[in-house]
Amino acid sequence: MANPPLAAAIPRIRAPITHVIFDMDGLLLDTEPFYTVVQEKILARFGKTFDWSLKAKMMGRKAIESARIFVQECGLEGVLTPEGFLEEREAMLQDLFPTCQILPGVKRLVNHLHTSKIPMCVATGSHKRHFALKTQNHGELFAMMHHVVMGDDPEVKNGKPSPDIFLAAAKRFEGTVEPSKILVFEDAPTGVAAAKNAGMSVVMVPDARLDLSLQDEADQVLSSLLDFNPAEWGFPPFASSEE
Ligand SMILES: O=P(O)(O)OC[C@H](O)CO
Ligand SMILES: [Mg+2]
Repeated sequence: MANPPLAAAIPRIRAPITHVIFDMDGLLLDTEPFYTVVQEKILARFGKTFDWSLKAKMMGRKAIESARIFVQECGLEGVLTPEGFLEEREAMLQDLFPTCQILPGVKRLVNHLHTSKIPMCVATGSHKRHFALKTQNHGELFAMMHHVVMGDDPEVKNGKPSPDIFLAAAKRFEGTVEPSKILVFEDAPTGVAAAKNAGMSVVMVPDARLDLSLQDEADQVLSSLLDFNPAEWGFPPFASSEE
Protein backbone atom coordinates (compact mmCIF):
# COMPACT_ATOMS: atom_id res chain seq x y z
CA MET A 1 0.00 0.00 0.00
CA ALA A 2 1.31 3.49 -0.86
CA ASN A 3 2.36 5.79 2.01
CA PRO A 4 -0.30 8.38 2.94
CA PRO A 5 0.40 11.93 1.70
CA LEU A 6 2.53 13.93 4.19
CA ALA A 7 -0.24 16.52 4.78
CA ALA A 8 -2.51 13.77 6.10
CA ALA A 9 0.20 12.40 8.41
CA ILE A 10 1.02 15.73 10.14
CA PRO A 11 -2.01 17.48 11.75
CA ARG A 12 -2.41 21.02 10.44
CA ILE A 13 -2.08 23.62 13.20
CA ARG A 14 -5.23 25.73 13.02
CA ALA A 15 -3.79 29.07 14.20
CA PRO A 16 -0.60 30.38 15.90
CA ILE A 17 -2.05 30.52 19.43
CA THR A 18 -0.07 31.88 22.41
CA HIS A 19 -2.82 32.74 24.94
CA VAL A 20 -6.15 31.25 26.07
CA ILE A 21 -9.36 32.83 27.39
CA PHE A 22 -12.00 30.66 29.06
CA ASP A 23 -15.67 31.48 29.42
CA MET A 24 -16.96 30.30 32.82
CA ASP A 25 -20.69 29.46 33.01
CA GLY A 26 -21.46 26.36 30.97
CA LEU A 27 -17.81 25.95 29.95
CA LEU A 28 -15.71 25.61 33.11
CA LEU A 29 -18.62 25.22 35.56
CA ASP A 30 -22.00 23.45 35.16
CA THR A 31 -24.00 26.52 36.24
CA GLU A 32 -26.17 26.92 33.10
CA PRO A 33 -28.82 24.35 34.22
CA PHE A 34 -29.39 26.50 37.34
CA TYR A 35 -30.38 29.48 35.20
CA THR A 36 -32.61 27.23 33.06
CA VAL A 37 -34.47 25.71 36.03
CA VAL A 38 -35.03 29.05 37.73
CA GLN A 39 -36.24 30.71 34.52
CA GLU A 40 -38.61 27.80 33.84
CA LYS A 41 -40.08 28.26 37.32
CA ILE A 42 -40.60 32.00 36.86
CA LEU A 43 -42.25 31.54 33.45
CA ALA A 44 -44.49 28.75 34.75
CA ARG A 45 -45.98 31.33 37.12
CA PHE A 46 -47.24 33.16 34.01
CA GLY A 47 -48.45 29.94 32.34
CA LYS A 48 -45.61 30.02 29.79
CA THR A 49 -42.80 27.62 28.95
CA PHE A 50 -39.08 28.35 28.63
CA ASP A 51 -37.43 27.03 25.48
CA TRP A 52 -33.93 26.69 24.03
CA SER A 53 -34.32 29.45 21.44
CA LEU A 54 -34.84 31.89 24.33
CA LYS A 55 -32.05 30.23 26.34
CA ALA A 56 -29.68 30.75 23.36
CA LYS A 57 -30.47 34.48 23.30
CA MET A 58 -29.96 34.93 27.06
CA MET A 59 -26.91 32.84 27.89
CA GLY A 60 -23.50 34.47 28.18
CA ARG A 61 -24.90 37.99 28.56
CA LYS A 62 -24.69 40.40 31.50
CA ALA A 63 -27.54 39.78 33.96
CA ILE A 64 -29.54 42.94 33.19
CA GLU A 65 -29.14 42.46 29.43
CA SER A 66 -30.49 38.89 29.57
CA ALA A 67 -33.27 40.00 31.94
CA ARG A 68 -34.45 42.58 29.37
CA ILE A 69 -34.51 39.88 26.67
CA PHE A 70 -36.47 37.52 28.96
CA VAL A 71 -39.17 40.11 29.69
CA GLN A 72 -39.45 41.24 26.08
CA GLU A 73 -39.38 37.82 24.38
CA CYS A 74 -41.91 36.39 26.85
CA GLY A 75 -44.26 39.35 26.42
CA LEU A 76 -44.12 40.21 30.12
CA GLU A 77 -43.81 44.01 29.77
CA GLY A 78 -46.09 45.67 32.28
CA VAL A 79 -46.26 42.46 34.35
CA LEU A 80 -42.63 41.88 35.28
CA THR A 81 -39.72 44.33 35.04
CA PRO A 82 -36.18 43.15 34.21
CA GLU A 83 -35.17 44.26 37.72
CA GLY A 84 -38.09 42.31 39.24
CA PHE A 85 -37.06 39.22 37.28
CA LEU A 86 -33.48 39.49 38.59
CA GLU A 87 -34.73 39.91 42.15
CA GLU A 88 -37.06 36.91 41.87
CA ARG A 89 -34.37 34.58 40.51
CA GLU A 90 -31.68 35.80 42.93
CA ALA A 91 -32.73 33.88 46.05
CA MET A 92 -32.97 30.61 44.11
CA LEU A 93 -29.64 31.12 42.35
CA GLN A 94 -27.80 32.03 45.54
CA ASP A 95 -28.63 28.61 46.99
CA LEU A 96 -27.68 26.76 43.79
CA PHE A 97 -24.42 28.44 42.73
CA PRO A 98 -22.22 27.13 45.59
CA THR A 99 -23.18 23.55 44.60
CA CYS A 100 -21.81 23.83 41.05
CA GLN A 101 -19.27 21.36 39.69
CA ILE A 102 -16.35 21.61 37.26
CA LEU A 103 -17.31 20.26 33.80
CA PRO A 104 -15.64 17.16 32.25
CA GLY A 105 -12.23 17.73 30.67
CA VAL A 106 -11.68 21.11 32.34
CA LYS A 107 -9.17 20.07 35.02
CA ARG A 108 -7.04 18.06 32.60
CA LEU A 109 -6.92 20.90 30.04
CA VAL A 110 -6.30 23.76 32.49
CA ASN A 111 -3.61 21.77 34.34
CA HIS A 112 -1.98 20.89 31.01
CA LEU A 113 -1.93 24.48 29.71
CA HIS A 114 -0.67 25.70 33.09
CA THR A 115 2.17 23.15 33.10
CA SER A 116 2.90 24.15 29.49
CA LYS A 117 3.16 27.81 30.63
CA ILE A 118 0.38 29.02 28.30
CA PRO A 119 -1.07 32.19 29.88
CA MET A 120 -4.81 31.77 30.58
CA CYS A 121 -7.59 33.95 31.92
CA VAL A 122 -11.38 33.92 32.40
CA ALA A 123 -13.91 36.27 30.76
CA THR A 124 -17.38 35.79 32.23
CA GLY A 125 -20.63 37.71 31.93
CA SER A 126 -21.18 36.91 35.62
CA HIS A 127 -20.82 39.80 38.04
CA LYS A 128 -18.44 39.81 41.02
CA ARG A 129 -20.94 38.58 43.62
CA HIS A 130 -22.10 35.60 41.57
CA PHE A 131 -18.52 34.81 40.56
CA ALA A 132 -17.61 34.51 44.25
CA LEU A 133 -20.54 32.14 44.95
CA LYS A 134 -19.78 29.94 41.93
CA THR A 135 -16.04 29.66 42.52
CA GLN A 136 -15.98 29.32 46.31
CA ASN A 137 -15.19 25.60 46.13
CA HIS A 138 -12.96 25.75 43.06
CA GLY A 139 -10.08 28.00 44.14
CA GLU A 140 -7.39 25.66 42.82
CA LEU A 141 -8.74 25.86 39.25
CA PHE A 142 -9.11 29.64 39.20
CA ALA A 143 -5.67 30.14 40.81
CA MET A 144 -4.15 28.95 37.52
CA MET A 145 -5.71 31.92 35.69
CA HIS A 146 -3.58 35.03 35.15
CA HIS A 147 -6.67 37.20 35.68
CA VAL A 148 -10.48 37.20 35.55
CA VAL A 149 -12.68 39.79 33.81
CA MET A 150 -16.33 39.91 34.94
CA GLY A 151 -19.49 41.38 33.45
CA ASP A 152 -19.57 44.29 35.91
CA ASP A 153 -16.00 45.37 35.11
CA PRO A 154 -15.98 49.10 34.18
CA GLU A 155 -14.15 48.30 30.93
CA VAL A 156 -16.97 45.97 29.83
CA LYS A 157 -19.41 48.58 28.54
CA ASN A 158 -21.52 46.03 26.65
CA GLY A 159 -21.89 42.32 27.35
CA LYS A 160 -21.36 39.47 24.86
CA PRO A 161 -21.83 39.51 21.81
CA SER A 162 -19.94 42.81 22.05
CA PRO A 163 -16.17 42.13 21.96
CA ASP A 164 -15.59 44.39 25.03
CA ILE A 165 -14.95 41.60 27.56
CA PHE A 166 -12.52 39.66 25.38
CA LEU A 167 -10.60 42.81 24.37
CA ALA A 168 -10.34 43.83 28.06
CA ALA A 169 -9.18 40.29 28.93
CA ALA A 170 -6.54 40.37 26.15
CA LYS A 171 -5.16 43.73 27.37
CA ARG A 172 -4.56 42.36 30.88
CA PHE A 173 -2.09 39.68 29.81
CA GLU A 174 1.57 40.66 30.13
CA GLY A 175 2.88 42.46 27.03
CA THR A 176 0.89 43.13 23.88
CA VAL A 177 -1.09 40.13 22.65
CA GLU A 178 -2.63 40.18 19.17
CA PRO A 179 -6.25 38.91 19.20
CA SER A 180 -5.36 36.51 16.37
CA LYS A 181 -3.02 34.69 18.78
CA ILE A 182 -5.77 34.09 21.36
CA LEU A 183 -7.97 31.01 21.56
CA VAL A 184 -11.32 31.41 23.34
CA PHE A 185 -13.36 28.51 24.78
CA GLU A 186 -17.11 29.25 24.87
CA ASP A 187 -20.44 27.48 25.25
CA ALA A 188 -22.81 30.32 24.29
CA PRO A 189 -23.67 31.66 20.80
CA THR A 190 -23.33 35.23 22.15
CA GLY A 191 -19.88 34.35 23.51
CA VAL A 192 -18.72 32.85 20.22
CA ALA A 193 -19.91 35.99 18.41
CA ALA A 194 -18.09 38.19 20.96
CA ALA A 195 -14.82 36.31 20.45
CA LYS A 196 -15.11 36.51 16.65
CA ASN A 197 -15.98 40.22 16.93
CA ALA A 198 -12.71 40.58 18.91
CA GLY A 199 -10.76 38.85 16.11
CA MET A 200 -9.99 35.68 18.09
CA SER A 201 -10.29 31.95 17.33
CA VAL A 202 -13.04 30.06 19.18
CA VAL A 203 -13.65 26.50 20.25
CA MET A 204 -17.35 26.09 21.06
CA VAL A 205 -18.60 23.42 23.47
CA PRO A 206 -22.37 23.89 23.08
CA ASP A 207 -25.20 22.23 24.93
CA ALA A 208 -26.60 19.57 22.56
CA ARG A 209 -30.03 21.22 22.79
CA LEU A 210 -28.85 24.43 21.06
CA ASP A 211 -29.90 24.84 17.43
CA LEU A 212 -27.11 23.66 15.11
CA SER A 213 -27.24 26.91 13.09
CA LEU A 214 -25.92 28.72 16.20
CA GLN A 215 -22.59 26.87 15.89
CA ASP A 216 -21.69 28.26 12.46
CA GLU A 217 -19.33 31.01 13.63
CA ALA A 218 -17.10 28.79 15.78
CA ASP A 219 -13.73 27.61 14.43
CA GLN A 220 -14.22 24.23 16.09
CA VAL A 221 -17.23 22.62 17.78
CA LEU A 222 -16.75 19.90 20.40
CA SER A 223 -19.33 17.98 22.40
CA SER A 224 -17.02 18.00 25.44
CA LEU A 225 -13.65 19.47 26.45
CA LEU A 226 -12.57 15.83 26.81
CA ASP A 227 -12.41 15.83 22.98
CA PHE A 228 -10.03 18.82 22.74
CA ASN A 229 -6.71 17.99 21.07
CA PRO A 230 -4.06 20.58 22.15
CA ALA A 231 -1.70 19.60 19.31
CA GLU A 232 -4.26 20.77 16.71
CA TRP A 233 -3.82 24.30 18.06
CA GLY A 234 -0.02 24.13 18.34
CA PHE A 235 0.07 23.38 22.09
CA PRO A 236 2.13 20.48 23.49
CA PRO A 237 0.11 17.24 23.27
CA PHE A 238 -1.34 15.61 26.38
CA ALA A 239 1.03 13.09 27.94
CA SER A 240 -0.45 9.58 28.30
CA SER A 241 -0.48 10.13 32.09
CA GLU A 242 -2.90 13.06 31.54
CA GLU A 243 -5.48 11.02 29.59
O1 LIG B 1 -21.05 32.18 30.32
P1 LIG B 1 -20.51 33.29 31.13
O2 LIG B 1 -19.42 32.85 32.08
O3 LIG B 1 -20.10 34.49 30.32
O4 LIG B 1 -21.69 33.79 32.13
C1 LIG B 1 -22.82 34.41 31.64
C2 LIG B 1 -24.01 34.33 32.57
O5 LIG B 1 -23.66 34.59 33.87
C3 LIG B 1 -24.74 33.04 32.44
O6 LIG B 1 -25.23 32.79 31.15
MG1 LIG C 1 -20.90 30.52 29.10
